Order: sequence, then C-alpha cells, then structure tokens
Amino acid sequence: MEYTEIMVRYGELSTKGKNRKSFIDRLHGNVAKVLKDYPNLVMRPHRDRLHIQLNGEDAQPIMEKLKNVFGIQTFSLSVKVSHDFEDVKAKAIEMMHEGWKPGMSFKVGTKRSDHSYHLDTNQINLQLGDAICDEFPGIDVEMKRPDIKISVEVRQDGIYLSYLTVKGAGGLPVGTAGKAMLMLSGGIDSPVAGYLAMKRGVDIEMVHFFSPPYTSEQALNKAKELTSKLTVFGGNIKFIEVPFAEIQETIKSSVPEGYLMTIQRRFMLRLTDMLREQENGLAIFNGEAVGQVASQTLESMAAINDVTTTPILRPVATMDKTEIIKLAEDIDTFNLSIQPFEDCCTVFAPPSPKTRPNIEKTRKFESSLDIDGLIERSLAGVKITTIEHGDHFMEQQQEDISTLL
Ligand SMILES: Nc1ncnc2c1ncn2[C@@H]1O[C@H](COP(=O)(O)OP(=O)(O)OP(=O)(O)O)[C@@H](O)[C@H]1O
Repeated sequence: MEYTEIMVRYGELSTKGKNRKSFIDRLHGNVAKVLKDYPNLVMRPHRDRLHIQLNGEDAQPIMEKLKNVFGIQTFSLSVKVSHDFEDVKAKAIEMMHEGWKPGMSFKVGTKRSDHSYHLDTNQINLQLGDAICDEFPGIDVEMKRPDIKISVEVRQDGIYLSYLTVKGAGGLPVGTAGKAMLMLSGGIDSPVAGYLAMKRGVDIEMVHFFSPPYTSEQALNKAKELTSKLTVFGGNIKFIEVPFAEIQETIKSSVPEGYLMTIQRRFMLRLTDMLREQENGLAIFNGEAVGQVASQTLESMAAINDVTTTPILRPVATMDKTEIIKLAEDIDTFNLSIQPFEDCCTVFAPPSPKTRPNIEKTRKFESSLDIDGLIERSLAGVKITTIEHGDHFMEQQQEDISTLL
C-alpha cells in the first residue's frame, strides 16, 4: 500500500499553555533534524498531532528514525483518499486485506475535524463496519481491544485512513527540560545515564576526562563514538574533552593512596561544574550506581559531592548492573563500551581505595595542593567539538591504520 502520511501522536503532554507550545515546537524541530535527509517531506505540527506528509518518500526508513525521537507516544501510517465515501470503503477493505488474519477482530474509529462532511462519526463507523463485515463474513467486532483498528480522520482536504500504530520512544522532546553536563567515561553506565537524561528532555553536553600519555587516542575516540551513538536520540551533542594527567600525577605524588580516587573525583566534579557554568547548564549527570564500586558507596558520593551544590543526577543509581547492561544493549552502546580501552580513572586507580572516605580528612589532604592552578591549566587545555549523527571515530582510525600497513 502506498502511504501518504505519518501521523505522530505526542507523548507526555500533561503540561498546558505555553509549555505545550514549546513541547510541540521542540518536537517538530527534533523530528526535522532527524529527517533532514528527506527533503520531500512536509511537516505540519498541530495542537494534538504532527502530520508528516511523505510526498513519495519510502515510509520504512523514516519510521525507523522516528522510533528514537523522544516525546512521541505512537505514530501511524495513513493513506489519504477523496471525500467520496466509496473510495473510503474501498481503501478500508484494502487495509483489512493487508492486515487481517483469520480469527482477528476489528473496530472502526472515526474523528472529524471537517464537520461539514455529509456523514457524522457514528454513520461512518457503522457504514464502514458493515462494508467490512460483508467482505469478511463472520468477523468479530470488538470495541474494547480489537486486533485491528481502522482509524478514519475526516479533514477538509480529504479523508485519512490508518490501521498500523507503532509505539514511539515516549519521554519528553530533548531540549524541553533544559541543558546539563553528562560526565561520560568509556564505560557501560554513563552512556545509559545520558540516554535516560535525554529521555526526560534534557539537552546534554558530554564532559570527558582523558590523560595522555597514560590514556590513548583510541580511548578518547571511543568516548566520541559513544557520543555519536547517542545523537540518534536528540541530534548534535557537544563533546568537551578535558586534559587530566597533570592533576592525576600531582594527586598521586601528594595524597595518601587510600584517598587518591576520592580526590581525583572531586577535581573531576569541580571542573565539570565550571564547564557547566560556562555552558549555562543547570545540572550534572553521571553514571554512578549505588554500591557498584568503591567510588560509588554513599560515603564516597558524599565526599565527592562536597565540592558543589549543583544538582548531581544519577539516572542509573538504583539499577542492577544486569539492568544497565540490558539498556546499553537496547541503545546499541554495549558492544562499544566493553572494548578494552583504558580510562583515566582505571589507569590511576589505587589498589585499595577507601570505600568510606572521611570528608574532613579528604579536605585536609587536598588543601596541600594548588587547586586553583591545577584547574586553571586543565581548563586552558579544554577542547570543544560538536558530534553529529553519522560521525565516526573508531572505524576511521582502523582505516588509517590499515592504510599504513
Ligand atoms: N574519564 C571520565 N570522564 C568523565 N566522566 C567520567 C570518567 N570516568 C568516570 N566518569 C564518571 O564517573 C562515573 C563513575 O565512574 P566509574 O569508572 O567509577 O564507574 P563505572 O560504573 O565503571 O561507570 P561507567 O560505566 O560509566 O564508566 C561514570 O559513570 C562517569 O559518569
């Protein structure tokens, strides 16, 4: 069947008034970005739906992209026919032949925005229902949970029919909840935390610490590649790389071993917070899960969090590792995350970090360091790039290597 339009139903639209408008505008913008490679599409955002006219474009790849856009509850493929009711009947029957299998029940549901049409919603439901029953003798009509629902929408410019409804990603359009920083390592958890932040409408910017020469270019590229994977959910993402080797070396040579990790993390958080301020972000997200490792006990979190009052949000805090892995697989970051490139935290990890660091002691050990100078030099080396959907960093490097061989 040649479809004419995709009808997108908005997700969580509990907000009213001005918020509703910004929700719809942002969703429209995000959908337009994701579908930028299809110039023939025409989009019309309305109060309760977004209509995407296909103008001959193949619906399948477009639907695959729409499935990742937050703020969409469901979407349906529809076909436009004329106001001639015989055309409507013929198309509804064609749809039933396409989707119906023996034993399935059905229902017709009609909406009219064109109230001048000569049949009202009840008449349309009944007459179409009768036509379908004649074509499929013995078929069950089921009002509550039909297997197939033929939806009919009567509009000024024609009548739109659909029967396939696809579940969207839910959540809120990325950008409607404001901007925040995500502390992105190359591991499994922080990309999942980023995905969950985006799902609630947060526009994230990545902050990644790296420590050359202790960490390789490949480790940096892995974090960039992970960022690229997340662009499918919300468009371009800023990637902020922060040099961290001098800070780690200094801490290692000046602080008792048990406190290395806590103090390193405090520096990471301070730097992320400064970058947040510079970028006008409102909060910081990370991939910590309670009790997962030494730095993620509640005592450690408290000692690290001590450097800022900025909200630190931990979307995977209460999830089991298996649950996080399942999500990482669903969003296609898992296989990349498990590639064995070193992270600056693992390179400098002490053999037995304190799992219950004392805040007073932490502050005391840290006070011997030139905190401002270390931070200033690290910030001076920050590099900011924008990662777009389709950008690749890992493969590119493999290609480079293969050309050298
Ligand atoms: N190199 C880094 N750059 C930016 N943030 C980092 C870095 N390393 C760790 N983090 C942040 O600290 C959190 C905890 O890191 P840690 O290495 O202790 O745990 P993890 O459970 O292995 O997390 P992940 O799987 O995200 O690496 C990460 O989820 C991330 O938000």
